[in-house]
Amino acid sequence: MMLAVDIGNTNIVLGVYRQRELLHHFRLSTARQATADEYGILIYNLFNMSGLSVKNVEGVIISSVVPPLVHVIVEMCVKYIGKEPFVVGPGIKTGLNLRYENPREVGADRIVNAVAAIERYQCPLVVVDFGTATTFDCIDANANYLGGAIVPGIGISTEALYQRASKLPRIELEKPKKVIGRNTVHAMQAGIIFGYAGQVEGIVRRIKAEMNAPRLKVIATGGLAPLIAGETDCIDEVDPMLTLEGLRIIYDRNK
Ligand SMILES: Nc1ncnc2c1ncn2[C@@H]1O[C@H](COP(=O)(O)OP(=O)(O)O)[C@@H](O)[C@H]1O
Ligand SMILES: CC(C)(COP(=O)(O)O)[C@@H](O)C(=O)NCCC(=O)O
Ligand SMILES: [K+]
Repeated sequence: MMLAVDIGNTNIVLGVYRQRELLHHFRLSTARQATADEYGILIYNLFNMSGLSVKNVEGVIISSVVPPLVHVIVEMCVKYIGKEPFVVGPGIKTGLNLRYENPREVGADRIVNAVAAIERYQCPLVVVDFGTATTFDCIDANANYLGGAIVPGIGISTEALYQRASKLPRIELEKPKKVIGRNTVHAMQAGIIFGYAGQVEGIVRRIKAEMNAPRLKVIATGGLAPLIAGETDCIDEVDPMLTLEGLRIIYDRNK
């Protein structure tokens, strides 16, 4: 068995693979102050509850966009799983040709998503990851990683409204029936959901023009991908496990 760990700003997602098959996946909240022992308890319990044993884990791979948590999760792996993990970053083979000005600046999750998308879909393509931030990653016809765009995530955008405007409440991220909201909650839901879908369409349209690739494939992933994909026809596929798949592929390239 292999364990893949994606440390995002909101969630830590874990995937347990047997060869290419994803046996189980788990989602934890990203707690920046939690210790290796606390994550150890969670993982140990999740494994037990799923009929898995940490003793059967042959290797671990981690990607992180939260630097202070890397050593915590590495320490957890060594202490509770008995394995020194691979950490996606300098020294790890990804097979990706990065055309970013400074390749070390690209978020590890973006690299991992790109690796998985190249393997699973036809290039050129764009990956849109609806996480804490929403990222757009552009891959050309020769599988080069060109870069992309980073925009405030749907959750962050919604929080900003109620945190900064006294009369706006905290709302559920649900699609309203109409774009013309006749109460505060419906008006906010319409603005967020339909506005976000429009933003994605606008960015994808500009990317297609800039890459001169009108038939470019658009792959969406991340917690909130299904919500937006339902509101626009510019997304070709929703692939919820794309990041874990990318980690599995990179693990295989380095073991
Ligand atoms: N399966 C899910 N269903 C609904 N919402 C989800 C799901 N998974 C994650 N989310 C929500 O999506 C948002 C982004 O989460 P995620 O994609 O894990 O971000 P990150 O990679 O930045 O940690 C969060 O608000 C999270 O609560
Ligand atoms: C853009 C991100 C914050 C997205 O993180 P996430 O929403 O998955 O938690 C992350 O990929 C990151 O910190 N990137 C570094 C900057 C860059 O990619 O250029
Ligand atoms: K992510």
